[in-house]
Amino acid sequence: MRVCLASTSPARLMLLRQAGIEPLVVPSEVDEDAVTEAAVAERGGPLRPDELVLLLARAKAADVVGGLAARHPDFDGLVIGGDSMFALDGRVYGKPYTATAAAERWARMRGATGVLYSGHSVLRVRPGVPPVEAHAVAEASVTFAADVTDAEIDAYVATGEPLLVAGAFTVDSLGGAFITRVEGDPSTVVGMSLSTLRELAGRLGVTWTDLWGEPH
Ligand SMILES: Nc1nc2c(ncn2[C@@H]2O[C@H](COP(=O)(O)OP(=O)(O)OP(=O)(O)O)[C@@H](O)[C@H]2O)c(=O)[nH]1
Repeated sequence: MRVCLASTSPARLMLLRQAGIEPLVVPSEVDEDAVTEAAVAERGGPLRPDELVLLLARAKAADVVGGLAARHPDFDGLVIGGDSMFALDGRVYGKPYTATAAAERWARMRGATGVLYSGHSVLRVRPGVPPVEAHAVAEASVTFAADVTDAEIDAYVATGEPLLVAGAFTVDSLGGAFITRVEGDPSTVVGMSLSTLRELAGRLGVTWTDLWGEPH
């Protein structure tokens, strides 16, 4: 059983590889801002973080499935899409992208507890058969070390790591020293909940361990 990862995220790829799966990586071409803006316009107001990550995970996976048959007509397996966002004090955040935004985020996160939401969309794709989807949101509460100093924040931001990750922190790299507690599946924070992916694969009739070691 093959697996296609519809993501450019190095962390999502790392998670699957560490979990015994070597996926075919096919980035989606979804305009996340456009998808989000359309959903907000339709709702007439902001979406919750769990709604947003599911909307975007499903959009990315569907986009890749749409183009897969042309490039991989014999693909028979699972396509996995994901999206992650961070909620703190009622506000929803994605990647900071700038050092200023990352530093401002850390000033708010210091000593606080936020929630990292990851959306998952898994589709069972077979040649000549309409795809079948299973999807879910996982969330993990993350508590930040109370004693992170301004100097540590400046040094961390200067590495560039926090600029391109949903919560402006990682739990599995440089940011890990500043995280004192994670409640929930830790892989949810990294980018995809492996336990959620296993459940979704099961709903599609696929045994997770059958995905181990398959060539992509
Ligand atoms: N290594 C690591 N990456 C994290 C962590 N928290 C969030 N991220 C990454 O932050 C990024 C969140 O942005 P997304 O928009 O969900 O995904 P992306 O990286 O843009 O990739 P696409 O799926 O192609 O959209 C993902 O790559 C996550 O893996 C963490 O604790 N560790």
